[in-house]
Amino acid sequence: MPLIRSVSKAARHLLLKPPCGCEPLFHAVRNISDIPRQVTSSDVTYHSVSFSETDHPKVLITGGLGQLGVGLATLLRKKFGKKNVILSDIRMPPNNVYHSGPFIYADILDYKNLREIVVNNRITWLVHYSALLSAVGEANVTLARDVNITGLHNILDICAEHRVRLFVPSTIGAFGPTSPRNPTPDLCIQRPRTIYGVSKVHAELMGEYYHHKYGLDFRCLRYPGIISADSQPGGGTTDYAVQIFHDAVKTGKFVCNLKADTRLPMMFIDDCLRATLEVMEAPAETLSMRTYNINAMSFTPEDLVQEVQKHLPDLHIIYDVDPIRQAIADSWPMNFDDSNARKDWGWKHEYELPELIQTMLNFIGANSRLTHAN
Ligand SMILES: NC(=O)C1=CN([C@@H]2O[C@H](COP(=O)(O)OP(=O)(O)OC[C@H]3O[C@@H](n4cnc5c(N)ncnc54)[C@H](O)[C@@H]3O)[C@@H](O)[C@H]2O)C=CC1
Ligand SMILES: CC(=O)[C@H](N)C(=O)O
Repeated sequence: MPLIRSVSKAARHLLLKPPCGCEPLFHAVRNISDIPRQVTSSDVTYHSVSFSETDHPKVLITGGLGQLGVGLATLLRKKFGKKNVILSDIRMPPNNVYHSGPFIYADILDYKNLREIVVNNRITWLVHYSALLSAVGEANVTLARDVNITGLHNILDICAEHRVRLFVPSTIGAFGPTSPRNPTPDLCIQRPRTIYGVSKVHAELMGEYYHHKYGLDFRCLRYPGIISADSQPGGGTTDYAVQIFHDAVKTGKFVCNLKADTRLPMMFIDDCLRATLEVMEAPAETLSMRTYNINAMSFTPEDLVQEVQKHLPDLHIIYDVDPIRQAIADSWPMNFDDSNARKDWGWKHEYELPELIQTMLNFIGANSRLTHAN
């Protein structure tokens, strides 16, 4: 009898052991609904943190110097304190970002360095933003595969080992031409035709697998195209919807690389970042799924131009279609069904197209007047 008991204990140990060779996650499995996991008796042996130090999550953002990371750091720092949110990337931070809070070099392909950062800073939440987006991914498939897939594996193992709550964004690009496109529900056929989309479906599935197998607290939102005023997009198919505002204000002319009637789901950055914080804070029992669509609006370049021309009537548009981006856009959802996010954790967007346009033009206009004055 004792022999059988110890064999089955060993088998259970193996079953729950993550592939990184780290300690088994009995605690994580048992405590799956805890939010966020802070101090338990097992921590005390190697962490010895005091409760007052752990009132807030300690957040690491990877790929934080892209279009979304700095804005998210600003939002999280307001809520959790400056020193509790660390931005990281492999690029040189601009002065204002460097002086706005902790920044650290972190290459997600360097497993050991990443693990050291998580341990040394006692990270409890990780927002994994590093990625190559759809258009740049197609231009460099090998690098996209490394960063988006191998890098994700490093992140998953480290988060599972150290019981870190993990957010990985997915995208409308995780769907393909055989998915229902208008609207696209959370659960349907996903056969994307880009390395970006394939890597994001992989991320969704791996995250959910680690959740079920090891108790990893994995949370994922499929973002639409994100529109921001004070940060530049990193090489995606939806980038036109940001660039048009800059060109409209600066030159009065815009060359659009998608056809006039290409409909895609879109969202203003403030809504996107708020959704990210909200899903990270949502009690585990409210999440009936671990990967949710979120949406705000859906428009074509033609719709956007008409709305911008209400403010800048002289705006001149030329359509010069990029066949690679067009093929990608034609395979993506036109409209996103995000009813599960709205039902489960109360997702609600604030910006519709008119407010988005007003906000973008105000910001870019003010910035451009300032530059001229200087
Ligand atoms: N911006 C958008 O419209 C959308 C973004 N998303 C997702 O949100 C996340 C953030 O997006 P963005 O900020 O727009 O991306 P971005 O392309 O602007 O920034 C990505 C960052 O990853 C960094 N990076 C590249 N290789 C790295 C490595 N080896 N180690 C560490 N960092 C590395 C880059 O230096 C860059 O700063 C991405 O995962 C993206 O797929 C999803 C849907 C829409
Ligand atoms: C929608 C996205 O994921 C991104 N903006 C892209 O166009 O690649």
